Order: sequence, then C-alpha cells, then structure tokens
Amino acid sequence: MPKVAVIMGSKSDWEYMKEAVDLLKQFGVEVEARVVSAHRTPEFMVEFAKTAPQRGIEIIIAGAGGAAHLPGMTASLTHLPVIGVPIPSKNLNGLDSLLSIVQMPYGVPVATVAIGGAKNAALLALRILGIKYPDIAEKVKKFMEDMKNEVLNTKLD
Ligand SMILES: Nc1c(C(=O)O)ncn1[C@@H]1O[C@H](COP(=O)(O)O)[C@@H](O)[C@H]1O
Repeated sequence: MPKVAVIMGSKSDWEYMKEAVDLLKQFGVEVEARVVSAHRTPEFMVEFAKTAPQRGIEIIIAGAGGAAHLPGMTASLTHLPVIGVPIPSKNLNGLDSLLSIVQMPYGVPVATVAIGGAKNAALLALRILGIKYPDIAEKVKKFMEDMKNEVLNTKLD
C-alpha cells in the first residue's frame, strides 16, 4: 500500500491538513499524519525527514503558516518529493506562508499549492503515486471524469 506523510507545523493547521488526509485515505493511501515543527522541534524534524524512506513513505505533504520553514527544511533533509501547503495565517492571510514556501533556492524544490490548498496537495501526491501504482492512476482518472460530469451536468435556475 502506498504511504504518504502529512506533517504540519502546529495542531492549529489540522483543520486544513485534515482535508488532505481524508482525500488520501479515500484513495486507499496509508497516511502518517503528525505535528512536526522546524522551529519548535528542530531535532525531531531532522529525524522524521531522514527516517521517512525507511518507514515506506514515498511523498511528504508539509503544511505550515507564517514563517513557514517546515516544507523547505524537510525537502533539504530528504530526496523524497515534498509538497508544501501554505496555511492561512492570522495577520497576513497566508501570503507570508505562500512566499516562505514557494521561494526555494535552486537544488531544493518544494511543489507549492495554493494558500489552504491541502486537497490539491493530496491530488498532486496521488498523481505522482499513479506513476508507480496503476490502481491509484485509475482512481485519479475516475475522479477527473466525475468532476467533469458534475460540471457538465450543472443546472442553473
Ligand atoms: N511555520 C511553522 C513552523 C515551521 O515552519 O516549522 N512551525 C510552526 N509554524 C506555524 O506557526 C503557526 C502558528 O502556530 P500556533 O497556532 O501553534 O501558534 C502555524 O500555522 C504553524 O504552521
């Protein structure tokens, strides 16, 4: 079974990151979800990222708000693909989170989704997993087909 880690800087990010976890589980992906902070638990972040491949994790989705260093620092510690989710912040509405995550230097890429875009982070992870797992690729195709039909069948009063 494919396995994805969903990590976040604080429990306060869970209301957003839970959406990614729910979607991944719907597609039959095993999820390791937990709070990991580059700022508050730096040693644990290093251990978590370095041991992720040993635990069978294939992709890491990392959500953080404000000075959002977690996705980039995680990407610096592992060869696994990291998808960053900018969490809406109280004072700057997540623009700070977005810019912190997206502006990575050459050599350390983080695939950044929209502010609060945890569901798209899950869908991107599923597309990547689909390269290796044909059943996941089929489920992604079905998801796209269903979405298309829903739009085409929309009736306006
Ligand atoms: N950006 C980071 C990191 C990090 O990048 O390591 N650790 C916590 N945080 C963020 O701080 C915000 C406020 O956290 P609290 O609600 O716990 O005060 C959260 O959005 C979290 O992601």
